[in-house]
Amino acid sequence: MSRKKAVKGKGSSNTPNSSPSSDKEKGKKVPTQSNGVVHPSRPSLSNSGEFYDIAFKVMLVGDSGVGKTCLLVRFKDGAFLAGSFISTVGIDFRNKVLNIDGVRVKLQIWDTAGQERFRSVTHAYYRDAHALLLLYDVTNKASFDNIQSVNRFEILPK
Ligand SMILES: Nc1nc2c(ncn2[C@@H]2O[C@H](COP(=O)(O)OP(=O)(O)OP(=O)(O)O)[C@@H](O)[C@H]2O)c(=O)[nH]1
Repeated sequence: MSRKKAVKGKGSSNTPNSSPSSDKEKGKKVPTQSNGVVHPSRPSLSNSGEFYDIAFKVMLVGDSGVGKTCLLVRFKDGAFLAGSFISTVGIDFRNKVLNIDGVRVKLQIWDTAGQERFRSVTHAYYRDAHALLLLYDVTNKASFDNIQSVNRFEILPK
């Protein structure tokens, strides 16, 4: 069975309009704290049909082939994507709702393409993220060294 990463960037898992900004576009009032965390006064419904109380945007960042997609699929679905490696095109995301101490936390996890040619696209998504996971391959020192290219100047507004 082949993996279908080629459709990434076109909302393969959920539609992109489930991004936090889309609620504003629809005119829905979503209270936002000063740190940007979406925290509805009553539960909201995610695209997957699950209610959540609070939402965070998380980015997976790192060189191509370090395992970003595999980590996300493992976390979301509990499966490991073995076999042929098909590089991510652009960017994709998946939602997962966790129950933490009675609070339903929606993690919107963005899987970025590690290839250099997509860098300008993926960097545009960093700014309103609540967390960046910097990934590297423990068998590839260069992938660790390259993490330094994700510096605060790319994340903070200019
Ligand atoms: N041995 C081993 N292989 C892994 C692991 N994680 C991922 N792989 C393999 O590494 C290759 C690349 O994994 P991906 O998750 O597609 O890498 P990626 O970082 O998303 O790559 P891009 O989409 O190009 O940015 C695949 O062939 C995986 O099967 C791991 O923990 N151990």
